[in-house]
Amino acid sequence: MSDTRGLLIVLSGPSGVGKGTVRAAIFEDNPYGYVYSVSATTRQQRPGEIDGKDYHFMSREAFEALIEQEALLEYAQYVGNYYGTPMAKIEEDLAAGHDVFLEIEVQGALKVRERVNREDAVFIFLAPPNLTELEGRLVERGTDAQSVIYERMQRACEEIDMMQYYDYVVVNDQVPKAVAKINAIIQSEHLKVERVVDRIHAEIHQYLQGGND
Ligand SMILES: Nc1ncnc2c1ncn2[C@@H]1O[C@H](COP(=O)(O)OP(=O)(O)OP(=O)(O)O)[C@@H](O)[C@H]1O
Ligand SMILES: Nc1nc2c(ncn2[C@@H]2O[C@H](COP(=O)(O)O)[C@@H](O)[C@H]2O)c(=O)[nH]1
Repeated sequence: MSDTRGLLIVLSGPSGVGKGTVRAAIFEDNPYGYVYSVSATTRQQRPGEIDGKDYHFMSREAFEALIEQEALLEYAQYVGNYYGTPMAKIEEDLAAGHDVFLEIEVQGALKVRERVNREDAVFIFLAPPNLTELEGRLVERGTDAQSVIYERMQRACEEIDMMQYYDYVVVNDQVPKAVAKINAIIQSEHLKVERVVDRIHAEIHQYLQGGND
């Protein structure tokens, strides 16, 4: 009588908070067999990023075709570019019983919240210890111009205000601590009664019907 469906794990939070770093640490050992959903984006590829692994990099026209085909679970415009979550692969992975990680910004996370059943997903907001530290991380990362960092920080202030719509908040002060908390959240979500109750009812029904044959 265990839970066999995959869980959709939405890891979200402002740019530079460390979503990618924490997710990479979670996937290093990956004892629970999580799957990462590779997003589509029109953003320019950064040095070291691999097409198909970090993102599916594409033109605006190609992205807009995906929107037209309704092939995205959600998408958002973020600091001048499109970002979106391809749907087909996620459905396949969840049906196969894998927990699927989305690493997305807040607007997109809230769209997913509207589209999926409450018991099928968990929404985790990764928060910085404070805003000065967040800006420092964006600067240190060295991937964005000062003007882009400014825009990302403006957006971060709005995003942090949306934390209330999530199920959990994890402060990323230290990566190993954040990883442990996220793994604990996911394992607890799997133990929720809502995750197993329908299957148990079906099993009881089947058992009783079998007994009446
Ligand atoms: N707990 C932490 N303490 C100090 N630095 C950290 C911590 N977590 C991540 N960092 C650093 O902060 C920077 C931003 O991290 P990362 O790129 O993972 O953020 P992100 O949330 O995925 O950003 P984006 O949303 O823009 O992709 C990186 O240089 C990373 O090494
Ligand atoms: N709504 C979505 N947001 C996404 C997706 N993939 C990534 N992101 C988020 O966009 C910003 C900027 O990312 P960057 O790689 O340019 O730094 C960041 O918050 C990402 O988490 C997506 O599919 N949908």
